[in-house]
Order: sequence, then C-alpha cells, then structure tokens
Amino acid sequence: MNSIRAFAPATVANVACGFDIFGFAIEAPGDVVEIRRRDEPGVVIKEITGDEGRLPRNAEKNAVTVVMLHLLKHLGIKDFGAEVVLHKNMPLGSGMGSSAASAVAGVVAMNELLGNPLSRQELLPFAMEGEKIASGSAHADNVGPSLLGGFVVIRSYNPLDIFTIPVPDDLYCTLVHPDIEINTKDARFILRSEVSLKNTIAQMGNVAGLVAGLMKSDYELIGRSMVDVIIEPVRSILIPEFNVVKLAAIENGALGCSISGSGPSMFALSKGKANAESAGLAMQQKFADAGIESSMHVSAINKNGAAIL
Ligand SMILES: Nc1ncnc2c1ncn2[C@@H]1O[C@H](COP(=O)(O)OP(=O)(O)OP(=O)(O)O)[C@@H](O)[C@H]1O
Ligand SMILES: N[C@@H](CCO)C(=O)O
Repeated sequence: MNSIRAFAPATVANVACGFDIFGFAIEAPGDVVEIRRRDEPGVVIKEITGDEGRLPRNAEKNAVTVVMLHLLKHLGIKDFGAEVVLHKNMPLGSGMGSSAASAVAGVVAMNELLGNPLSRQELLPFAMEGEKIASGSAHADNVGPSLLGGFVVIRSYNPLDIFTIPVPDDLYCTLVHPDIEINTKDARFILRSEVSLKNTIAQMGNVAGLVAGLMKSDYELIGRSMVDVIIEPVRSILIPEFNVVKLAAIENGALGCSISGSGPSMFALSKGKANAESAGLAMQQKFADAGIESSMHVSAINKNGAAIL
C-alpha cells in the first residue's frame, strides 16, 4: 500500500462545564490528509489547500506532520520517505478543532500506511503532540473525539485515562462560527489559575449532571447541566454578542448553549434536528444583526470519528 487518504472531523471541546475534559465529534466539516510513500527519506508537505497559505509548510511545525514524525520515532523507523497533502476544510482559530482535525487525520493516515501497528487509543498521545505545536498545550478534548468518535471524557491526563460515553440518539449539535478568529493559545493565556471553592462545587455538579443526563437520555438534565461558571465568564468577552446569541439559541429550541472549544464558534445541543436548526438560525440572526457573518453546521454526534477514505 503506497498511498492513503484519511478524514478527521471537527469537534466541540469543553462542552460548557467540561473544560479540557469533555469533547464530541460532529459529522462535518473535517480535514482530509493524503499521504504517499516516496523513495527519498523524510516526511514532507507537498501541498496544503484551504488555508490561504497561512499554515507552516515546515513538517516540524505543522500539526499534520509533527504527529507523523513522533509516530515514526516511537516505532524506531528511520529515513521513512513520504509526501503529505493536507486539505483544510475548516477555518483556523475557529473553535471547531481545526488543528486537532489535521493532527488526527495525519496520524491515522500514517498508522494505516504502516499497517496499523497502533490502536486508535494508542494513537492519542501522538495526536496530542499536534495540539501542542498548535496551541502550546497537549489538551485531548479535540483530538480525543476526532480520533475515537462520540462523546469523550478525559478522566485523567497523567496517566491518560480517556473513554467515550453513550449519548441520546436524538441529540443534535448546532455549531455557529462567526467570521472572527480566536487563537487557542491566547484564549488559554487569559484564564485565571485559581478557582473559588464555590465555583468548583458548582462546576463539579454540572459535570456530574451532564454525564448522567447523556447516559440516561435525560434531555432536561442535559440542558440544566450545560452551565460553565469558570471559563465562559472569562472567554465570552472575546465573542461579540455572546449573551444575546446564547439567549436566542435557548429561546429557539436549544437545551443549552456555550462556547465551542476556545471559540469564537458557539455550540448548542438540542433534542431533535428541527430544534437544532431553529436554534442555529436564531443564533446566526443575532450575529447578523450586529453585522457579523457566520456559518452554521447542524449534526448528530459523530460516533465514528476519523476514517480511512
Ligand atoms: N494543520 C494545522 N491546522 C490548523 N492549525 C495549525 C496546523 N498546524 C499548525 N497550526 C497552528 O495552530 C494554530 C491554530 O490553532 P488553534 O488551536 O488556535 O485554532 P484551531 O485549532 O484552528 O481551532 P480550535 O480553537 O478549535 O482549536 C494556527 O494559527 C497554526 O499556526
Ligand atoms: N480545552 C481547550 C479546547 C480548545 O479547542 C481550550 O478550551 O483551550
């Protein structure tokens, strides 16, 4: 096998109360990576489409190839020759897990080209190295769901303990991406390092409630638990019209609404596709009223994650 194509989906990280510990995959959009073996040693980026020339072409700097280099080193494979084409189908700094999608598609494609020496779970630490190059921190709540699919919980980072939980079949996600950019690195820099006991207790309650609501298909409990008292109050100031858009989502069918990842995208969860679409249109209207263009994606939770095409 000399060439492989892999797809990795967009993801919603944090999911309101679960900063760095919750994430889920959606069906589209996502990045596509093509990798082809070559005789000459070294992994090189042959072409990147869809990034307006903004991403690094240096294989040591791009999330899509950094993960491949880490995987080859781990397997003790030297002088491996491959050329990589990356199709970016997601905006940068979007809050949709753009760098994670590249990292996951890249590591899945390379693993397949090598005959699948590692399982999906075993590929996770390598995908996290892609996040590290992109955002300065190896958080797993975008790469985890993009790689494994479904709704992912990261119980622990050291040692890494990550698993998926069931979600109700009729749960739909609305993702609205306003036409602005927020870099994850910046959105992490502004966070406080200390949290009050009162807020910790509230956040733990919501984390427990969201997990229970998802596993019991209790839509009301899911909605009540989508409250973030720690991160959202700090980061929402980076998103124009945040409060108005969030209220519009909930008044038009959503169970709950918050920031997707580090933003600026906002996401809502709804029971049924019709509610998800209605909430999304209301969210977009509020952005439009403020002169802000946006794009909308409505999707069930993608239970498969990355795929070989
Ligand atoms: N293949 C890649 N795709 C996207 N970003 C990359 C990639 N490789 C390196 N980067 C770097 O990561 C930065 C974007 O990462 P960042 O985490 O800020 O946003 P994102 O991954 O696009 O979206 P999200 O906020 O959902 O994580 C880019 O500015 C770029 O410098
Ligand atoms: N948990 C990460 C996700 C980034 O997409 C953050 O919020 O910084």
